[in-house]
Amino acid sequence: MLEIENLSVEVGGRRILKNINLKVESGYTNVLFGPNGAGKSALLMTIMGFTGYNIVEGNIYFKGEDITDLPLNERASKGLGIMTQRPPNMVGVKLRDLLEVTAGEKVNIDALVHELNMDSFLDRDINVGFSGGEIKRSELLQLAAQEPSLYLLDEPESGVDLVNISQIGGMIRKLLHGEMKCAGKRRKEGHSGLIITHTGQIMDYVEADKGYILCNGTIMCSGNPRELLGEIKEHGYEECIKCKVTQS
Ligand SMILES: Nc1ncnc2c1ncn2[C@@H]1O[C@H](COP(=O)(O)OP(=O)(O)OP(=O)(O)O)[C@@H](O)[C@H]1O
Repeated sequence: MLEIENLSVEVGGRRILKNINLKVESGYTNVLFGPNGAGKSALLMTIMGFTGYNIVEGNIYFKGEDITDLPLNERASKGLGIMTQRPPNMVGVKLRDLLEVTAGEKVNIDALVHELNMDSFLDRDINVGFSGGEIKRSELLQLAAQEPSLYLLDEPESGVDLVNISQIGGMIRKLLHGEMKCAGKRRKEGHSGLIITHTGQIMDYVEADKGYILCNGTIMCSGNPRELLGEIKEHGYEECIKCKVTQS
């Protein structure tokens, strides 16, 4: 589904990602761990094709096609979708309007909104006055309307309280594992995901198949996500860096 080969990226003339190799198989969900400033968001933004993330080496393949040079809108139409960490407020743009444009004819918006319990937000300006948890739910709703085949989720549990995390985790599980009841043929098939998480809480809701640890813009190791999280909790990221140095 997604294959990243030897990717190096510069932002503002500074190299922030170095020789990244990463895969997400079709129907699988992988998680990305790493300390603050490691380059996790930059990696997701680069995969999605945001401007300012300059690929200086390497390639990104999606569904077997080289998308390294494609603009964001074309990547989105091919099935890539992102939940960013800090989406902007959109004053004057109602959530309903954006959903209708995003979904087109293929998705029954009202059924979707109802299933995700977002009815009361439809006629509000996007993100304006939304709480942290509401922003996450709104972002997920927008992604659900887009029906991507690969979900790029940047810290879906950050800023979310314990009650909302179960709601948001449940939404993500439904979307990734094809458990949505309403409309959308593609949504029923189950999808792939690449999720950034600091705490690993999302793994209580979504089955994660593989984990990667990113430090200083480099993938340090990959493996069973729960084992990696256990190692991080016990030894911290410093040990990952030492371990990588020892291996090379
Ligand atoms: N537009 C930009 N201009 C300059 N530097 C940037 C820009 N975007 C990101 N960076 C830098 O790239 C590095 C990686 O940032 P990134 O947001 O990807 O980290 P992260 O791993 O997602 O961190 P966190 O866990 O804190 O969200 C940081 O040092 C950041 O300041």
